Amino acid sequence: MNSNAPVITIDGPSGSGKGTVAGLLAKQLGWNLLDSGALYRLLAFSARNHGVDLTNEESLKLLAAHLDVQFLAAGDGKPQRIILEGEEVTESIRNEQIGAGASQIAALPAVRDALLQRQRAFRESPGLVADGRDMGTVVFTDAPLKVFLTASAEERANRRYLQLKAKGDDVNLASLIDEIRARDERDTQRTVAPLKPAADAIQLDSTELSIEQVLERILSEVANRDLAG
Ligand SMILES: Nc1ncnc2c1ncn2[C@@H]1O[C@H](COP(=O)(O)OP(=O)(O)OP(=O)(O)O)[C@@H](O)[C@H]1O
Ligand SMILES: Nc1ccn([C@H]2C[C@H](O)[C@@H](COP(=O)(O)O)O2)c(=O)n1
Repeated sequence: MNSNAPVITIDGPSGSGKGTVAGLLAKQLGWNLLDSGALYRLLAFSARNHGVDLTNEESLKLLAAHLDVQFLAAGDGKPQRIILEGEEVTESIRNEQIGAGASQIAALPAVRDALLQRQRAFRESPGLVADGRDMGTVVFTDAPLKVFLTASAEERANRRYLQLKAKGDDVNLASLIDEIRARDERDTQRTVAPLKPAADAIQLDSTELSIEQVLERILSEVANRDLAG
């Protein structure tokens, strides 16, 4: 690990666009990418496969410590590929059920603790773009640029609706709004590492912004701080 490598953190609620923007930013800068939510999703997915109850903190801690996972660099216009125990799970961990399970286990202190070093190990030269809920407040507190990305719950649910519909999933907008609100409530109200902006984060509301506009705003902050070398 290179603990001097610069980090850009992008935290925010589900559907705010963190993952999309983090991927584009990492690509543009030629930096490494950490999708920390994927780690919580992978753990929820693995727990389900191994018959581990999502309230069993001790077993989840063990499972987290031994997660056999590989993140493979993104191809042209494609997200990075995720391999769990030798099987590609890139798509299988992206549904609301696994997201809700991830949010549930993410409230357990032993789980967060078990995943902490694994996340910090992504900090390698020339730099890291990390997205999640506590990247700026807990995992990379010394990051030179922290972004807190939000959007209204209705807009976020609508984005998710369009995303799932494009995949051919049978979705209902009203249920998605309820699910997004329930996840916001769990992620912001938990005792450990709740979702909140770091004191030194820039706050960006993307409700009325396109992905390109969000990216442009962040890149101008990167330039202001002279982070891209
Ligand atoms: N500014 C934007 N305008 C319109 N659509 C957007 C915008 N940002 C992201 N999207 C779309 O919204 C959907 C959700 O985005 P994304 O997965 O990046 O959100 P997220 O914050 O990473 O969510 P999660 O935390 O649940 O993984 C995607 O289909 C993405 O293309
Ligand atoms: N740094 C993080 C990242 C994710 N989580 C939890 C909370 C989320 O609801 C869930 C899934 O994340 P997503 O893939 O939707 O970004 O994982 C967290 O607590 N801390």
